[in-house]
Amino acid sequence: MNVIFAAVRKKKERIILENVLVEDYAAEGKSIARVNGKVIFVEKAVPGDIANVLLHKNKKDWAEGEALSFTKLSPQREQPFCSHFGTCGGCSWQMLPYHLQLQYKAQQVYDHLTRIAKIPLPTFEPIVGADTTRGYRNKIEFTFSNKKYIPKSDFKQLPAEAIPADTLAGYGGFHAKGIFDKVVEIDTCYLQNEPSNAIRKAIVNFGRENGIPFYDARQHTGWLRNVMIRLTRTGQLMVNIVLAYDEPTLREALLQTIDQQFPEITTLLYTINPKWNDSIYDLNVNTYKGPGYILETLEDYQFKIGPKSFFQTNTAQAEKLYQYTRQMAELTGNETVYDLYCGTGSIGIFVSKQAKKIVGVETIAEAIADAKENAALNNIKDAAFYAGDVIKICNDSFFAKNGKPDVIITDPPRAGMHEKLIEKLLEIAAPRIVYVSCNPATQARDLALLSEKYNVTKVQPVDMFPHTFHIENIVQLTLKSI
Ligand SMILES: C[S@@+](CC[C@H](N)C(=O)[O-])C[C@H]1O[C@@H](n2cnc3c(N)ncnc32)[C@H](O)[C@@H]1O
Repeated sequence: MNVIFAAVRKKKERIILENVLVEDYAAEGKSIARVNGKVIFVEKAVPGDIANVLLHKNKKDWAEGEALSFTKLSPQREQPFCSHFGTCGGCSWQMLPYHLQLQYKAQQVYDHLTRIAKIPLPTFEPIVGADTTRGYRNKIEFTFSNKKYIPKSDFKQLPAEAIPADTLAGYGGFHAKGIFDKVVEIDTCYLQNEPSNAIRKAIVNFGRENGIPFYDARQHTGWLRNVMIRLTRTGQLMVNIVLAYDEPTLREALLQTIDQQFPEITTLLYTINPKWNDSIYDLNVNTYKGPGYILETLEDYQFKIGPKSFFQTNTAQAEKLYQYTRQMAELTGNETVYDLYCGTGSIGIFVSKQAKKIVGVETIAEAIADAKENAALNNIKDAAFYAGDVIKICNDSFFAKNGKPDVIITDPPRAGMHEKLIEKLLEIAAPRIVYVSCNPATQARDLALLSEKYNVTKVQPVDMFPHTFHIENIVQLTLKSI
């Protein structure tokens, strides 16, 4: 195709590159284009689009921006199935068919591992996709607000009287991207199965019918704040309604209404959050009905999940992720397995039947309490979980006390492993390391350091989040023979 290379137009300091051909996918949801030899990373575009790109950053050798409009849409695109696509900001890859999402995710893993790690690599296993690409989340959080987000383009088309007056009006949905005090009002969100949308709408209706003030995040006024809904594959349903202050009569009426309308709720909770921020981790969660937790299953393991517990949000894919992780650990039943950055201990628990002993380390004390409880729930005798920073905990006496590791499973946050931990792992020299990562760029950096003593022997990307650009990758490292 003959590309019309960009006339650079300056408009009130805004640089817009016109008719830019988007050539390929880069990483982190950004595609790549070249204009007069300069690399441009473009958001909200896919390979094959010809877009007008507003630049946010303009460096000497590269620039970054977003597609404002399109001269031609890529033949790779398909019609997003959600009516909120583009405004909500949640499922930013819905314009790509799922097989192409998977292809670009696998490509991202390959690019990062080859370009950053620069070490010998085996043939990568084909990416493991999801069987279900809608309704896959077991946890969702909706926000209530007295202000509705209306995209600027819609604003222009609306007569003034159609723009809602905000006093006492209430909406339920998701925060608009980058806007903390307005919500995108959602009709149907496809991320979690019903009755998720129905519960949110019932709370909004209760608020509207009773003239209840919805929360105003700018003024810190209003009553209805958030709702968290957790739905397990076994059908257990937990709902936690978050209110800004306590109004016992009104609260009772709301909880009774929701309980009556949704008898399938197994645990109904409420939390009073008088703080400016939305975090409930330092707040008391009150039980209106049910045991206060739900049980989720992975294979025949059970996990008790409370309102504050961390649990992988895509249960079906978490099961596959853990199965591949266990497969790469190559356990025979005689191994001491360390589960570093263990969260609530779910990987360690999942591999426990094939191991002799499990040792988990995690910085969040509450997660370690959950890990211990879940180990007991699954009758795992030889498991030890420690709360603290991996760098501080994983010293010589710790390994001496808990036993020399045969396999180390590590699942760090996006920043990857701390260099000091990598040094320690090199010193300990376990025969096998299985490295689970949600960020192949930092994983590649860490693999380069580990290559001093390890060969990368397997690479397995897994998709945990359909319709987003996020990707999980599992790498098996085998100690080099001297
Ligand atoms: C990607 S999550 C791992 C989740 C867990 N493996 C699972 O599958 O549920 C990373 C975990 O590392 C923990 N973490 C972050 N920094 C840490 C550190 N310095 N020491 C120990 N744990 C840390 C986080 O709290 C988080 O639970």
